[in-house]
Amino acid sequence: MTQMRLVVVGAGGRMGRTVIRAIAEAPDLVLSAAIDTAGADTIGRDVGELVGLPAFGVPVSEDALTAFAAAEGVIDFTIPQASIAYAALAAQARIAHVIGTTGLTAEDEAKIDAAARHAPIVKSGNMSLGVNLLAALVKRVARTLDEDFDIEVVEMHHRAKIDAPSGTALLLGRAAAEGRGVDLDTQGVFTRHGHTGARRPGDIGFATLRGGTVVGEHNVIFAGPAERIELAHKAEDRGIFARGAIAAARWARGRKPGLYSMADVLGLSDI
Ligand SMILES: NC(=O)C1=CN([C@@H]2O[C@H](COP(=O)(O)OP(=O)(O)OC[C@H]3O[C@@H](n4cnc5c(N)ncnc54)[C@H](OP(=O)(O)O)[C@@H]3O)[C@@H](O)[C@H]2O)C=CC1
Ligand SMILES: O=C(O)C1=N[C@H](C(=O)O)C[C@H](O)C1
Repeated sequence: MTQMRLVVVGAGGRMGRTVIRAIAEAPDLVLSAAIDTAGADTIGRDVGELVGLPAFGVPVSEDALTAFAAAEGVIDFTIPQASIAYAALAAQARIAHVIGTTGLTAEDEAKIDAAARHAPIVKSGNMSLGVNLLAALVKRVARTLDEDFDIEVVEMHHRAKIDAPSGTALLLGRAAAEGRGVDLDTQGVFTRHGHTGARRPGDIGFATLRGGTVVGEHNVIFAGPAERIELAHKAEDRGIFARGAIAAARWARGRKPGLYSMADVLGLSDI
């Protein structure tokens, strides 16, 4: 098979740079274009220079339309507004779109669903193998334990993160809700402050910590009568997300249109 031609959008971001480095190491992939925000100071710079590697001969561009027309897939860790626009463009070009961006609203999700009618989209709040395995385990444990075990999801990320709770915390909360057979929209508790009253049975609570350079830490606690089960994941390097996104792009190459998850990519859907 020929090398897969990939576009990275959000090229100058923490994840964009990590994905570009990972593509450079993969012999079956080629970075056909790197896109950043219009007017950003990265525009026109060689991608290699941007990520601390020898020159690629690919300048960072703001022309996504031309880039998508000449590619088979796009990897996107940006902001919700950008991901929606790129989903429409990728659908138009009929190329695979891997979306790692978090903080999407229900309205944003609906636009991505619409784009997935025309091209394959893999979207996940966390692209790592470890977190997706953890989600399967959380679902399994939640299915086994009843409401005597209170579920709390605790996450910590670096100080620059702009959305809360994290996409991963929501993914894990949804897995717990699914396992228990409840609706996260009605059972999720996202803030506690002041005189809250006692915990409502069946609630799924979320707590958010931000600080320093933490790549991403998640802990799902099942707190029962006189015992506690904790399932945790600690990300030590953003390379785990980049490798997952690349695996998703390879998996989605030539696949029929639809909205897919990392559980589909990793074969974890039936656990
Ligand atoms: N699913 C997963 O596994 C993971 C998801 N994430 C998520 O990915 C997203 C990005 O994270 P991170 O890399 O840390 O954030 P950064 O802020 O470092 O990177 C985001 C990049 O997107 C760029 N951008 C914004 N708008 C556009 C646009 N219209 N076109 C092209 N580029 C654009 C920004 O440029 P500028 O600053 O110039 O506007 C910035 O360079 C977040 O939502 C985060 O939660 C992160 C890690 C793993
Ligand atoms: O913003 C980040 O950094 C991360 N975002 C994702 C999330 O919101 O869960 C994934 C990872 O934890 C890092």
